[in-house]
Amino acid sequence: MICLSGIVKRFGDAPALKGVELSVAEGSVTALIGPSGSGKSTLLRCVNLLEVPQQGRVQVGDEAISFDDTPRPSREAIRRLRRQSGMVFQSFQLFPHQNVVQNVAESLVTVLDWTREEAEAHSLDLLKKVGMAHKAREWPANLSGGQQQRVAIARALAASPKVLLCDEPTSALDPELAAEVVDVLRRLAAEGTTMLMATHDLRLAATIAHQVVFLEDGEIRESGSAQHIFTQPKHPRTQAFVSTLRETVLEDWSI
Ligand SMILES: Nc1ncnc2c1ncn2[C@@H]1O[C@H](COP(=O)(O)OP(=O)(O)OP(=O)(O)O)[C@@H](O)[C@H]1O
Repeated sequence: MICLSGIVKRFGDAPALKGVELSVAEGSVTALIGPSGSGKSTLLRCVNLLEVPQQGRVQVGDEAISFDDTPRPSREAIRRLRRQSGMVFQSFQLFPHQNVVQNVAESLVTVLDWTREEAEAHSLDLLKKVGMAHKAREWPANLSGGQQQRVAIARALAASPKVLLCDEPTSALDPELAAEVVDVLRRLAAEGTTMLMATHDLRLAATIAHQVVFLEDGEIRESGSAQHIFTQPKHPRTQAFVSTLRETVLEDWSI
């Protein structure tokens, strides 16, 4: 579960998030959509505190931090909250000098003090989940983009986080490879993985998300089911955004 309230994030004087309120129920998937620069990545990064908001409260699972209070939260509190989520980026960012299973196992060994044997056994299970166990001893450079992203998903899940955060998980991939990743995400969603993802892929949002949130200029304009947002949005800005994309991406739209 994720609960964000009053999230304000500024870069210098420029506001990127202007008091965002958002809840993602346990076991559900929320897709963040919106124009480039609207704040989607920043919002994801505020959930796992890669970016620290100036104001607001972030709750993930049972851990919560308020940034409205003084003194500022301790490093330990930040570390605890950070461990509640795993993150997948647009660029897979696998460690090039480690093979696939080592990539997945790394944080378990170095951060959580698991033995390498235990960590690799657990990592192999996760690689099975994303259909990559057969490449466990392969180097990242020898994998397709879709395969690398599937390994990145396994790595993000290694420490059994409460939520999976995905920042444009398919946008660096051509459609065929993107489809492999979408399949994995769909399976994880069906198993009840709580997910918050930023995406320009409306088809992905429509097929996987229980809730679609339209973010623009650092503010949530509208949220609702995919059906609602894509077929009968109420806010004029959502209507404008969705209609442009429907023409270009969703000609054969049907949900
Ligand atoms: N590290 C940073 N330093 C300064 N400004 C930043 C930084 N990160 C993001 N911004 C600004 O914050 C705003 C929101 O950016 P963000 O990357 O969150 O948007 P986005 O919706 O994810 O865009 P895209 O769809 O293009 O990835 C933009 O104006 C961006 O320029």
